[in-house]
Amino acid sequence: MLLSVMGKCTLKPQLAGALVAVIGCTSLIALILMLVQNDSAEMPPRFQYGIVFDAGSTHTALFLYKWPGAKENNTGVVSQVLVCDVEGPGISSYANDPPAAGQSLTVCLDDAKKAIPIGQERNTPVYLGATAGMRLLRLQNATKADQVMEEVAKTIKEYPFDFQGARILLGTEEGAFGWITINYILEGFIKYSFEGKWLKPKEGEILGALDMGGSSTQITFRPTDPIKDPTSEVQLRLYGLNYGIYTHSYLCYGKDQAMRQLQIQLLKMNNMSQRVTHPCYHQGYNLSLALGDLYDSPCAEKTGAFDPTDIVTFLGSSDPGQCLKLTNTIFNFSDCSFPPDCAFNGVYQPPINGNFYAFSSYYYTFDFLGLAPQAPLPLVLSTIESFCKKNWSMVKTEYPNIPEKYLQDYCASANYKMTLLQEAYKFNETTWSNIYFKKKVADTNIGWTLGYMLNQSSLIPSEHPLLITGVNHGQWAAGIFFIVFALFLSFVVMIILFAGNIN
Ligand SMILES: Nc1ncnc2c1ncn2[C@@H]1O[C@H](COP(=O)(O)OP(=O)(O)O)[C@@H](O)[C@H]1O
Ligand SMILES: [Ca+2]
Repeated sequence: MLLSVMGKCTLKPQLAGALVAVIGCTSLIALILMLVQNDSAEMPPRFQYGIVFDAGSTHTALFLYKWPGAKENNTGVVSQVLVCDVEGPGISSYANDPPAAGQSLTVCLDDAKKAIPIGQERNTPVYLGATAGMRLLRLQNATKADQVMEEVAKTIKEYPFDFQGARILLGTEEGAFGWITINYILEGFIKYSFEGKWLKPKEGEILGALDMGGSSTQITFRPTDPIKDPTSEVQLRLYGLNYGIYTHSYLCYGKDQAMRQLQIQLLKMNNMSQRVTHPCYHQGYNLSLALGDLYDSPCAEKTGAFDPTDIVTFLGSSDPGQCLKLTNTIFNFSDCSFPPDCAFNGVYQPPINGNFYAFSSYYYTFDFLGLAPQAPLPLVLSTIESFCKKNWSMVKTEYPNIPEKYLQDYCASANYKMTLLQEAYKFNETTWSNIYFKKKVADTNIGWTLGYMLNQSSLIPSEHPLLITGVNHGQWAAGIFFIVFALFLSFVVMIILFAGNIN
């Protein structure tokens, strides 16, 4: 059919030849241009990388993330490549030797460098965020805090990365970025369906975040009621939707500072006696501390003069009932400017709403107790009680591989967390099952770092991604088909003309 049409063609051979040559050349140029353009849109770089240092109060960790280098910077595509735990304590512990804080980061920086393809280092942003340990140091000695931050920045700048700054995060940022991390990983904001459509997840799929470090603890969630205290509200616009979230960070209510508050409370209740019974410590476990160390924190309420070299010894009594009562004493449940919506210490909190992920210290404690992620409240309480009743030698025999520095505190910290969750945040027997104790999701650690990087690198668009920009595969295939067909046609016409000339 095609040949017969061509056979009736009345064009002069020279004109037809020129036309064929033009079509052929244009198609060839178009094909080359398409290949070149497609290459530049999808090939270099295949992945982009980003680094975030979490400079916590007890330790620092480096997180390396990667995502497709093209424009597909939408949900679910940033993944964790590497976690490197920095040797030694948190950077705030280097207040008297700031250069050592910087030095401590080099092993992890070297590891990250090895994990990033050669040539892409300069295109890799690095952020360092310090949290409550540095907030406390800044309260104690702002000059020393500045020196530590300068030294860590200096060390990172010695590497060929794109250093974007080292700073102390606000408590509200720490809470909000943890919340973004969880909901980003779990596709709470937006889902990309198999049919290639962007879907808005159902209302209830947004999770709250409960984070507890060594020095502060954060609660972040989307309340049903309007937020009455603007200081605890964070407004976010993600993928075309607005989110008003409630967040609060309690300084001095991280696990280690809470443990210190319990000790100070006991000492005060015992008139600064040198030997004090500690109901949360196991019988047979004794802990001696110099008063200078015990009170060396802005979280330590000093009630009178003391000799910093004096020693106090806490004697464990394995008494869970008294321990739970003691944990209550470090909270003030009476002051409230927004009655009845307060957690503790006069801090506003709307009623909790939805499911929560509880991570860091929450996870360590509940995982240690061997509780299933959704163990019912009565079982949790009885498990804590029976663990706290054990004496120290039983505990040590039962858990020979757990470092003593953690083992000594599980009873105290479990009771402290129960008081915080039930009395302060108001989780009850029904809502208890809405808490999921987690460390990782989809091979990504839960914490504020991913949310921080997504925000700093503008990886979450504020508007809905209606169109996928660039040439998609369907269009690309159609283009190639058309060009190949045009070339084939030119070739056939040429053969016909050539054959005609011979005849
Ligand atoms: N494996 C573990 N078991 C029990 N406690 C732990 C473990 N690892 C860390 N911790 C403690 O849990 C608390 C929270 O840890 P983390 O979230 O790393 O704190 P931060 O961010 O303040 O450095 C700290 O008191 C830390 O010492
Ligand atoms: Ca932390």
